[in-house]
Amino acid sequence: MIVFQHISKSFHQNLVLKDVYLSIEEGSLIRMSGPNGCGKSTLLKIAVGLMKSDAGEVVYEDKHHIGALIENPCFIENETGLYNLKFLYNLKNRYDDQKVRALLKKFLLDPNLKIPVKKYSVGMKQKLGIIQAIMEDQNVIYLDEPTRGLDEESVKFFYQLIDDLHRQGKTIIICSHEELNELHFDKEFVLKDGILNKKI
Ligand SMILES: Nc1ncnc2c1ncn2[C@@H]1O[C@H](COP(=O)(O)OP(=O)(O)OP(=O)(O)O)[C@@H](O)[C@H]1O
Repeated sequence: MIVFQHISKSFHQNLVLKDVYLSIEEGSLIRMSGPNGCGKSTLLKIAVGLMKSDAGEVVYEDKHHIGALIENPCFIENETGLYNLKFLYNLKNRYDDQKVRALLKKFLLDPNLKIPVKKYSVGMKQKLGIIQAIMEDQNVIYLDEPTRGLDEESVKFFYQLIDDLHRQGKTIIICSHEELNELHFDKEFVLKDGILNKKI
């Protein structure tokens, strides 16, 4: 279980999250939606420990290895996509070349592409961002607007990928404006005016 225990966060006078409470069962596929600027990214940053809340905390009751794509993924811009993924993997010393290359191909990216990431489109970077969030077999996965900039075929692969990860029992939280109709969410929430409600 992951429990968002009454999270509040303001930026100066701007109260972005108001006592957000959410409990997520292990293995759930969750969607969070809401208007632009409603605080989805802020909530995810707090969940992964990139930002401090003013009040409340996110408690992970089970063993967790977090993978996350939040806002614009950052890479070493002068290196290739494969180099970047290898680099991120090598930080943990478990690089699986076959797996990474297969994921790149499924997302229609040539693993041997020599152009540096700084020349990648938004969608290409987004694909690297998704891959790095799942490639180490992370069991808690946060994805912020994952389909942004993706071509149609890659969106189809994304659906398949999430479906597989869900079947494998990963806990997946997706923030998206898109309906993502092909995915079978266990629960859907809407964040509006800093308040999180179950989608009806
Ligand atoms: N570091 C910061 N300093 C000041 N204000 C911030 C900061 N980060 C976010 N905000 C403000 O908090 C609010 C929520 O931002 P956030 O990025 O979490 O929204 P969002 O729901 O992810 O939006 P979008 O869907 O457009 O990406 C916005 O009003 C934003 O301007």
